[in-house]
Amino acid sequence: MAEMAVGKSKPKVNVFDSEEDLSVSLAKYTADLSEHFAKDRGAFTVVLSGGYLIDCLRKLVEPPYLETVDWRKWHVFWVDERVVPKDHADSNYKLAYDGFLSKVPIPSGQVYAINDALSAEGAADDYETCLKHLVDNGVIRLSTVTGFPKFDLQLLGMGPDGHVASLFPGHPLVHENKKWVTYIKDSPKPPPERITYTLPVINSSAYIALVICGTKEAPAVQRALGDGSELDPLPVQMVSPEDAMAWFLDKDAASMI
Ligand SMILES: O=C1O[C@H](COP(=O)(O)O)[C@@H](O)[C@H](O)[C@H]1O
Repeated sequence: MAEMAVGKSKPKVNVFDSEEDLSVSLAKYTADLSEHFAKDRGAFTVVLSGGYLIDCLRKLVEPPYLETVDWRKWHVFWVDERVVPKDHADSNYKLAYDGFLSKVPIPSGQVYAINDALSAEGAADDYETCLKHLVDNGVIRLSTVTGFPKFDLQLLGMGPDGHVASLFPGHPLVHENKKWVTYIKDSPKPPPERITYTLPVINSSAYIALVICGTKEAPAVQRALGDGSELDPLPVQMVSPEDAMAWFLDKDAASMI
């Protein structure tokens, strides 16, 4: 069983020789948290990102976890989504469905995809309204510290520029501190229109796993795990959940630390 943190603790940095080893460890970490929250509160709220993360969840859809995880307790959300149809190659929902959700028995009503019939602004408002309903009915907790929703686990990736979710370095969205979900129409990484959780929502979560593979990401990882003295931190440097943060790095991503 993973150690369950009480209060904010120092981030744990895990470095693996191979992506295969990383995937094995990430599966155990996620399954342990699933067991903890399913017993503790009868629900496990999990936030996915897009990108490479989904591939790193491959061991979670295999035995023993396929049988031992209580998938009926899972509620699945996206930290960001591209404003494209759900069957589009750029859709984070499609990526997660094809690589993860289609392989595990999570009830379909507990998978909260964006409404792909709406504009970016409409989809962000609609997603925030959906989260508010789930707070009202007790599926999602509210942080007593920040008043923002407190997800049990957010599984995040990071781009080579240090972006997390769709919060990009130097973009004003990084400083949004009122909304839960917002939108961007000029994303520097295509596609340009996306919705994203704001930093306060990311940081109000109980646990965050930052999952990063590859040499292109190594400079941003080095900066993020440095002394944090920069005046203009990267979005990844601003990530700090309420209870515990764990880094899952392959040896290429960790090559400069
Ligand atoms: O555009 C996005 O990029 C980040 C990082 O993706 P990766 O392929 O470099 O792992 C991802 O976390 C985010 O969800 C996605 O929309």
